[in-house]
Amino acid sequence: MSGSPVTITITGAGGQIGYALLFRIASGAMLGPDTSVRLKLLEIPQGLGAAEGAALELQDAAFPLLDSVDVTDDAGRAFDGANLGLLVGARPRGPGMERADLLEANGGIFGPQGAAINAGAADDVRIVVVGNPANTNALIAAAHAPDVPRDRFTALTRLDHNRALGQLSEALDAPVGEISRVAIWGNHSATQFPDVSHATVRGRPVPEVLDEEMGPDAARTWLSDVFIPRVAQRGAEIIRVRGSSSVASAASATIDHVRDWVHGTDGAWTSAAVVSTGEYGVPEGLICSYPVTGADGTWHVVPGLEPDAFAAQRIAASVEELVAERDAVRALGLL
Ligand SMILES: NC(=O)C1=CN([C@@H]2O[C@H](COP(=O)(O)OP(=O)(O)OC[C@H]3O[C@@H](n4cnc5c(N)ncnc54)[C@H](O)[C@@H]3O)[C@@H](O)[C@H]2O)C=CC1
Ligand SMILES: O=C([O-])CC(=O)C(=O)O
Repeated sequence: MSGSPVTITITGAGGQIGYALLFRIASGAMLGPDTSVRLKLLEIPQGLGAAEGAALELQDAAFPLLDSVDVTDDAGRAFDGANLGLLVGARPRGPGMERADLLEANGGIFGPQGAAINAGAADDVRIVVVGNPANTNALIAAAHAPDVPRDRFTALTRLDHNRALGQLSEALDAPVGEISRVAIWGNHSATQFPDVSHATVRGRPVPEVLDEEMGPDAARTWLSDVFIPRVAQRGAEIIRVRGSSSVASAASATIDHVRDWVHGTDGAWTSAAVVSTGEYGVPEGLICSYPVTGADGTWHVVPGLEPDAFAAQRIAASVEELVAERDAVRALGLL
């Protein structure tokens, strides 16, 4: 990607995550110190002032890698020539809104944005959807971009992955850098399955170390009653403690996702919601989180795992929710 500047479209750029993202992208934290960036900030009219203010501050920060910043409320203009699209802006659930209302409201955002990507983005465009419900919003955007290869549409579960690493690090008293092969399966929602069955710490299997430290029964209970719900419901915990949803950690995970997609993971596992081609029995076409590696600018689902009965049941439950969301947006005519 180095050479000419990379064009990055950020939707919802005037919002909280946008503000935490822009300065790290412009500093080179996402694409590296040799890649200059051209930022295109998409907002709705009410959000334009915040995005324009951020653009002024970006200028004031004098980042050597920042080629230009363009603020617009026109999706066609925002996605024109985009190499990367970070789709953060979404409609939050308001009082009295049912899930179907939320899906419909977001369909009205991600359908037209998918169409704008189809019409004007660069041939190598890669999209990550952050705005919730992220997996299904990505599905809607992809459905409106028939000329873009499906595997270019992803949704963010890296935050869940990083949260799982953080929890394990604390429990095992080991730095996150010494923990590998953690996986998030399914939906970016409370049904997700944070899976440590293949994880290692300092090269040793995490289940074995937990058994040793806690005893087998306590280790099993800790995984099912503490670790999994804590990771899966961490978003709600942050809202409860902070008074608003995760921002800096979400932006950081978005940076991690794009960096590893573009530059690869050198064989290391991470997690991303990618389009299923039927791996592990997930219906084809769903945007589902899997353990993945990044290589050659592509995500690769880790092959050959054999989920045990507990894992298989947890994965199936989250996939069932994804199927229900897909069916709901299909019934609304959004696919
Ligand atoms: N996948 C993940 O791990 C996470 C996802 N999220 C989700 O990220 C989204 C953004 O979160 P925040 O930045 O905190 O929210 P925010 O409300 O601070 O910002 C959202 C911004 O999007 C803009 N927006 C709304 N509709 C738009 C459209 N059609 N086009 C362009 N911009 C539009 C709004 O004007 C607002 O400025 C939310 O949906 C949140 O639930 C948050 C944390 C983690
Ligand atoms: O629930 C939210 O709005 C934020 C979110 O996705 C998370 O923190 O994982």
